[in-house]
Amino acid sequence: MALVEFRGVRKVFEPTKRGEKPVVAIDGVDLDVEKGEIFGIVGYSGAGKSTLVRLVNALETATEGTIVVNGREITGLGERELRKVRLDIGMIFQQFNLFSSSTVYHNILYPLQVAGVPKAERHGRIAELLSFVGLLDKAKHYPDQLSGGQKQRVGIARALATNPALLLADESTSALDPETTQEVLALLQRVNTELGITIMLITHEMDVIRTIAHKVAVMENGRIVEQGPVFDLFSDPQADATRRFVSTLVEQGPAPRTLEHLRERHRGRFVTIALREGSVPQSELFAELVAREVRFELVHGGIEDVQGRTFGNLTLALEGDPAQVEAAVAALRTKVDLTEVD
Ligand SMILES: Nc1ncnc2c1ncn2[C@@H]1O[C@H](COP(=O)(O)OP(=O)(O)OP(=O)(O)O)[C@@H](O)[C@H]1O
Repeated sequence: MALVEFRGVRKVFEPTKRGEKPVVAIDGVDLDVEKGEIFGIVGYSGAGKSTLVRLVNALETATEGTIVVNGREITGLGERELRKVRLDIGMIFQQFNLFSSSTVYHNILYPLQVAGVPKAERHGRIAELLSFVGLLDKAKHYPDQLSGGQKQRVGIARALATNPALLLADESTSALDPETTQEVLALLQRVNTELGITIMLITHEMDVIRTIAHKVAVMENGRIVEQGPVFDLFSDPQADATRRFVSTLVEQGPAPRTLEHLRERHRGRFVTIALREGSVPQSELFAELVAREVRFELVHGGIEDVQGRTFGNLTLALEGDPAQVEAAVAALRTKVDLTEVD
């Protein structure tokens, strides 16, 4: 059974003032997050990502549908029972949410006290957690004395204090610079592989998904418009929203303005070929061109790595005898996805 399971979940926020309309934040979501995976949820602002995650730890209650977390159906549970469920869930936030008037040590102590961890065990556990996130020497510091990346590492240590089965990360790297983002993502990857903790990660950045997620769900207007293994979504996006997100990292082909500039510099017929891991070797493709004396220039595109697998889109300008160019394009079409660039 999946660690987190949503079936037909809807969340409607009723208006607080007269004249306002209800807001459908989650609109019929089915979702399975399997034990041990890093599951990314991507979407623009207002898509419903935060609400979805808040439903998992029961900070919000579903209007319709069922939610199962770690084998327990949480819809309909009382507050006492929910507290137990929440002990199995850690959470980290964009703005870290540390207690600024407490030291790093006390920030991590707090959840241990709440969970009733015996006093004798607390100190050792804090040292273990700080060592895991590489901040053993910062125990006596206050959050204000730490960098953003260090604060988030404290946030991670605190979230892991009670050995949760699931870690929820809500835009956990959005306030960090690119280098620090990579450090925090590397730490989250260790949380997943070394501690076996399942992670649900919300983001609006596709780069975060590419770097660490195994699976991804794309949200739009409260719905999941597409979900699946990260490589599949990157290499063959189906929904418009997915295509837009993927294109922030990998362009399907040159954008109109880029194309204009390319046309000024290159002559010939433009085609974009989609290269996918396991497809025909590039040399075989280029051999089709050479055999027909078609000259080609690589004018746009690149090769990407997602989950250790490669794919990319390359735009070529082809020149030569029109009949030979036509024959070469026909031959390429039998081997790869090819799009004419107009
Ligand atoms: N407590 C609430 N009361 C009323 N409406 C809410 C509440 N929380 C969220 N919403 C609405 O639900 C919709 C989804 O919001 P949510 O915060 O889940 O989106 P999001 O994808 O996380 O956006 P962001 O990336 O900006 O945080 C939005 O229209 C939002 O205004």
